[in-house]
Amino acid sequence: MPFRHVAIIGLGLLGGSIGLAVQQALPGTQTSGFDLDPASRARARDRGLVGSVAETAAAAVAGADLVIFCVPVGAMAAAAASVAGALAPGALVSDVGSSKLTVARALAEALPGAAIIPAHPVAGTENSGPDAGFASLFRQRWCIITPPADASLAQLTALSQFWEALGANVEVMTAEHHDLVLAVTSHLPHLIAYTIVGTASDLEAVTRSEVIKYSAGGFRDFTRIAASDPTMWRDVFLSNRDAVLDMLQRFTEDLTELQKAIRKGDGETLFEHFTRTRAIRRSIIAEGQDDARPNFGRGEQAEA
Ligand SMILES: NC(=O)c1ccc[n+]([C@@H]2O[C@H](COP(=O)([O-])OP(=O)(O)OC[C@H]3O[C@@H](n4cnc5c(N)ncnc54)[C@H](O)[C@@H]3O)[C@@H](O)[C@H]2O)c1
Ligand SMILES: O=C(O)C(=O)C[C@]1(C(=O)O)C=C[C@@H](O)C=C1
Repeated sequence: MPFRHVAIIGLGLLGGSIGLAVQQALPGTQTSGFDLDPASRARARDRGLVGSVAETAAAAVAGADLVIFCVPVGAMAAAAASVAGALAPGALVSDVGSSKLTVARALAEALPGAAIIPAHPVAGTENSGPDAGFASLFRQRWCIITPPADASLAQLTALSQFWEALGANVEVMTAEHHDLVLAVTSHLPHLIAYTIVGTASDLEAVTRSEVIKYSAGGFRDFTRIAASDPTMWRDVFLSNRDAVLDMLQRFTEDLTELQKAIRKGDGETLFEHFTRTRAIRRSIIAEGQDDARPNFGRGEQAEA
């Protein structure tokens, strides 16, 4: 294993899952961690999310050769600043933030001279905090690594091997490309879910109890996504603003096309569109990309 000691800053869903996964998959690797919230530190100790929970970020990173920031993207700058001057010589700094361009800039500004290779495991649930983490979160999921142009190949390889050891499949791309792709595959779907659940509950003619009662089908899936952490998602939309607004514009245009087809009674357009999207879903399943875990996001955490 390329790293002897992994330090995790932020011990919520992502940080806790990394800590548990490292202890399970890489038992020879030392783990330490810190969370700004004292209650989360206490809970992280109770659950054994990392080998040792420190009382300061600087103490957590002392001697670590890999430091991973697992805090909301809007808190990356402050978290990185809290370890400035405390990093071991040659330590590699990474993160798990859902957007990459602004995070890469924040880390580089707070830690000048440090080796930084940002990453994003595309794996999560609607739950957050130290109780949400579980060791199998990254299994058979993508981890996108976005190295800066001058990143060391040896460190990129080491970080890829680390994520593969936790069960992830690694893909390397630029931060710009990452932010564009994730804007449409992750950020926009969350925005749509937040919108539709709000719209349904605001509808005066439909009572809140009816929304709950009849949400067994498609709407229920939206409510799961719309239960995602408000701090995390506020930060994602503010940090990936340009790509999200671009995708939202395209989405709005496509929605207007379907709206027009419905108004004009144009069944052919609707049928063709739905046939195309059904084929996309089926090809995802055929390629084995769908989440095979039956209870994913609905209680599998208990397994950790
Ligand atoms: N939740 C997901 O599905 C998911 C998936 C992939 C990546 N991510 C990214 O991972 C990161 C963490 O998300 P999460 O879901 O684990 O959130 P979380 O809320 O479960 O955990 C974040 C933790 O960071 C702590 N924190 C905040 N500021 C801090 C600071 N300055 N120093 C130390 N600790 C601090 C909080 O107290 C909290 O415990 C975010 O950047 C998010 O975009 C989330
Ligand atoms: O399954 C979920 O609950 C998720 O939303 C996970 C999800 C996603 O959109 O795929 C959410 C944010 C991340 O940055 C990565 C993964």
